[in-house]
Amino acid sequence: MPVRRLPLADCLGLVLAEDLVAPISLPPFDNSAMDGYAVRAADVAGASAAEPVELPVADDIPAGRVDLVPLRPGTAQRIMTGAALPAGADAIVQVEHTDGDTELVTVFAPAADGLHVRRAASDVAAGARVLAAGQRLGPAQLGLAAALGCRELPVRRRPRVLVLSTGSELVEPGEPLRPGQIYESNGVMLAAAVREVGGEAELLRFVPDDVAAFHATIAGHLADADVVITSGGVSAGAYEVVKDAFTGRGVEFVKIAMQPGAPQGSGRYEGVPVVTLPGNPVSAHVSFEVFVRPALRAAMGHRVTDRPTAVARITAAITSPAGRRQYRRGAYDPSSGRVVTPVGGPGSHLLSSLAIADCLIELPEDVTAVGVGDEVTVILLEG
Ligand SMILES: Nc1nc2c(c(=O)[nH]1)N[C@H]1C(S)=C(S)[C@@H](COP(=O)(O)OP(=O)(O)OC[C@H]3O[C@@H](n4cnc5c(N)ncnc54)[C@H](O)[C@@H]3O)O[C@H]1N2
Ligand code: MOO
Repeated sequence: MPVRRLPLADCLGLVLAEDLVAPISLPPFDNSAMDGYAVRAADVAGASAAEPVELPVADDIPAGRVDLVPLRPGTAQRIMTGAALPAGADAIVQVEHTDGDTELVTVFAPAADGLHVRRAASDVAAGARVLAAGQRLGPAQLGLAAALGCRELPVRRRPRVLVLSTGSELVEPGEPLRPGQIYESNGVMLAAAVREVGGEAELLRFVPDDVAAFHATIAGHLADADVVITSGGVSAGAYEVVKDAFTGRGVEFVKIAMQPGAPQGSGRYEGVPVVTLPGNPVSAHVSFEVFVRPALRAAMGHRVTDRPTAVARITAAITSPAGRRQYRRGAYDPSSGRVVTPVGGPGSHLLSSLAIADCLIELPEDVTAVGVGDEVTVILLEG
């Protein structure tokens, strides 16, 4: 993705495109870490509860005060946390170790040189590289950028993804359903998956199995799109609208040795990358996880493109078709010795199982069965 300078508020989850070099130091000035009194350590060296030291309070320094007066020997200045240290002061007596007076303060404890003083540049020195290009921007990184006075950061911008569902059986949720019809669900699911990765999804109104309607629907949106994702209409039926619309126009249709998610297509249509996912809801979701999510993350500049995985012991025996890599839905429990429980069966219409699963159990092509207690690889879908 191209690099853009975006306001910090729009950068969450994006990847920094250039090193961030600190324009100022943090803290920018010596300041107090405690509410109390700025003093010279030498003036309170002998202070104790039995033999307190009294110092006139020469000034008051709330945080933010900029017109500081140097500290005269033998005096104190009342100071608040985050306020700049006056010249001549080298220690802070916290207010709990005094009587808190604002005219003549009684100090009951010594304060060694440097006590409760936060030195300028003790966090960041001006000119230092604080974040490297490739860093993902989360709350802490955005906070640091703001602390350094940055309003914007150079980031790889969000990919714009067109999402289009196909099928004459589809009905908008909320409308009445007639026999033979189902509610359209892949669109909202895939658009949400795109947004979860950090992309911008434009969910187009789904189209029936009609090639002309398909072309008409995407025509006006292609110019702005970085990638098009369709679902449905790619297998072996008589009305495969996506296949019919894209065949011979830069998109290749294949069968992949995986389950779910066998029928797939990809390529470029009018120069725009296209991925055509199968229509079964679980197939569409798993295919997005396996093929689209890593590609979007790579485009956004993420160094790690795959989900985290774990090895877990399975709590029930399951089978897998020979020669196909199977992705079963599972519930992973890391607390009691890393176990995974299959959720629902292998059917690619079993959306409710997918909705309560938190991982995919990946069974390689050469595995046809696993038994209770066997180790399997799980792909963690959350976090
Ligand atoms: N003769 C064959 N038939 C099928 C094969 C095959 O190899 N030979 N493959 C099967 C597999 S595997 C899959 S997966 C599906 C993929 O089919 P399509 O991508 O063409 O998808 P559709 O036929 O349009 O729909 C499949 C299924 O999913 C439902 N669906 C579709 N879109 C949505 C949506 N947006 N929201 C909710 N549900 C949707 C649709 O009603 C169908 O039930 O093909 C198998 N057949
Ligand atoms: O391989 Mo299809 O994608 O199960 O249901």
